[in-house]
Amino acid sequence: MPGGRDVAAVNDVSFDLAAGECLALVGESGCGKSVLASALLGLLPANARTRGSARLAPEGPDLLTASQAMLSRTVRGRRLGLIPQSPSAHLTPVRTVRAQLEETVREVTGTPRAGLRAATRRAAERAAFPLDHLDRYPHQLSGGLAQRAATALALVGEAPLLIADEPTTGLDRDLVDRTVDELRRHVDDGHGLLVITHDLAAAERIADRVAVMYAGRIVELRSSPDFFGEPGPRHPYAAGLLDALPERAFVPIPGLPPELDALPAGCAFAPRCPAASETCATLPAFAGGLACHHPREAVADA
Ligand SMILES: Nc1ncnc2c1ncn2[C@@H]1O[C@H](COP(=O)(O)OP(=O)(O)OP(=O)(O)O)[C@@H](O)[C@H]1O
Ligand code: NI
Repeated sequence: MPGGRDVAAVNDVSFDLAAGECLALVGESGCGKSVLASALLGLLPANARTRGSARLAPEGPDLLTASQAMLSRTVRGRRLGLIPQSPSAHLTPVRTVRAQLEETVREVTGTPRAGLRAATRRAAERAAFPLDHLDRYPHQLSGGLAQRAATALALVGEAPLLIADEPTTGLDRDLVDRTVDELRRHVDDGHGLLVITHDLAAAERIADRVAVMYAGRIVELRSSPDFFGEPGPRHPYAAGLLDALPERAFVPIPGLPPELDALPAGCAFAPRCPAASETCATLPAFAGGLACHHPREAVADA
């Protein structure tokens, strides 16, 4: 942090993700979602520290301790793809979208020169990138178009695991649905997908499981049908996120998330939580998909 303060942006996070499965990571701005993604990709700033481990396969190398050389040579873009939160910063500025897509298509699929133009068009279409913009440079693209270019590139990469950090920001609802459905097809083809999003409707549409993050911790991890349907979320924060949706109760969670360098002792959500008690001054352990001293009862038990 500027001024030399230490921030624990992500804590005690643990999850697995199978091939052909999509996990959505949701939570308010600043809760640590992108920091988690950057840690997995080895893209944290040089002064950041990590503990723990992350593996793409049980016997695979630990991504958190692997060298940058190894990550850039064998992991990033090959075994672990990224649709970055700010795509314009990740596209190569001096090359057109077509040139970047063609190169990736050629490298990944080995398409011969004669077929490259058509394969590149198909790759663009998958991400709803307009063909008449293929010869533009990244700086000539709107945020939404840069997003779609980055998505096209990531889908071509065919990495077994894809991390998509807010892949639908800046897109209107139709394009959100189209992008989400294309990502879901990618999952159904056998790829793993960690999708980071503010958009709970998109999460419901795409994810098999949902992880809710609050102040750097996963507070609930549940199957999508259980989470969005019955019995619903059990953590009061997760329930609050759903209740805040316009198509649901449309009642915002009162208050604001804490600053990560000034977290309360114990449960970080307690100051905003309707169910909080003295118990919440101690940190609830994450067990059974939940970190809460006062989980909401399942509807059937109520
Ligand atoms: N390079 C950095 N140095 C110091 N602190 C950082 C750095 N990057 C992120 N942070 C802090 O880490 C916390 C988590 O940030 P992160 O970008 O992961 O949030 P997020 O959940 O992805 O939010 P958003 O939904 O807005 O993208 C924030 O409080 C942020 O200030
Ligand atoms: Ni983010």
